[in-house]
Amino acid sequence: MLELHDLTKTYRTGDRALSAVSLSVPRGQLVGLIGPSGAGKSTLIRCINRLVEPTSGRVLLGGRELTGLGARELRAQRRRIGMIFQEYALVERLSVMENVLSGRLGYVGFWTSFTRRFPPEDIRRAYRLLDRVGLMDHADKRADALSGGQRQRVGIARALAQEPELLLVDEPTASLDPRTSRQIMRLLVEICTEVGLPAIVNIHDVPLAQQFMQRIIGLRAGRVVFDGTPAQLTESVLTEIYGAEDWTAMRKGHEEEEGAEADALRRLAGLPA
Ligand SMILES: Nc1ncnc2c1ncn2[C@@H]1O[C@H](COP(=O)(O)OP(=O)(O)OP(=O)(O)O)[C@@H](O)[C@H]1O
Repeated sequence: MLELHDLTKTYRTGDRALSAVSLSVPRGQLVGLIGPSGAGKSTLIRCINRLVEPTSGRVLLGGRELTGLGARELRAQRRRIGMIFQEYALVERLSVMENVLSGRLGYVGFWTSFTRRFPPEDIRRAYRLLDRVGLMDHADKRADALSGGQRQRVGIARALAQEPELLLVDEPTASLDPRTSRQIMRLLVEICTEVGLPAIVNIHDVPLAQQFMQRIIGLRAGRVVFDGTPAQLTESVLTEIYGAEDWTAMRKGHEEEEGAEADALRRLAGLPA
């Protein structure tokens, strides 16, 4: 269980990115974080593992407080939180396998990481994960030889290699096409559900969040303005989160995208568009 109590962040520039955010996420729950640009979604995700230092408030994971820990203890506790990034954050010149194993770096000593001699159990786990994300045949390829969707699969396997208690996922599909985005979301949801892993997913695509998330939290100007199920996310709630103008533009963009995808599929099937 993750608990946030009155989490507040004011950047040095004076920008108040989060205002007293309180929420809890139980085991196994998938939470989509939505909201307009600048609402504080990335800041919230990064305050949880203290990549961004909260100004005040508390973060507890499994009853253990992460806020206030010293650097050494924080490093140890960060292993409990896996992170998946929009731009994958892979080491491009390393192999897929080495990238997945790098998820274990928080556990092994300096020499193991320096010589890259990981324990056999770590290697077995990495193979299992590569198989799970559908990349078994690509284990020895360099990361820079993969497509965007495949890279994100490596990102997922690496985060899971950490055996985390929580996943923080920052715009996992922002660099992917709509079809690959859905495949990646489906994979994430399946894996989290299989192992009861809770996840907070910063997701700018509202229909994708509605399709895959169990719970949706809407942020606006650093405050939680919605917390409910995808079905409760009505037009009026979306207008409250995004403002009328932005929400209409977003919906229009999505309809055009869906139309173009349907046209392309029809053309492929030899039907008139
Ligand atoms: N490093 C920083 N220094 C100063 N202000 C920042 C910094 N990072 C973010 N902010 C400000 O904090 C607020 C929240 O930003 P954040 O990136 O968390 O929003 P977001 O909802 O993730 O936006 P987007 O969807 O565009 O990524 C914004 O006003 C932003 O300008």
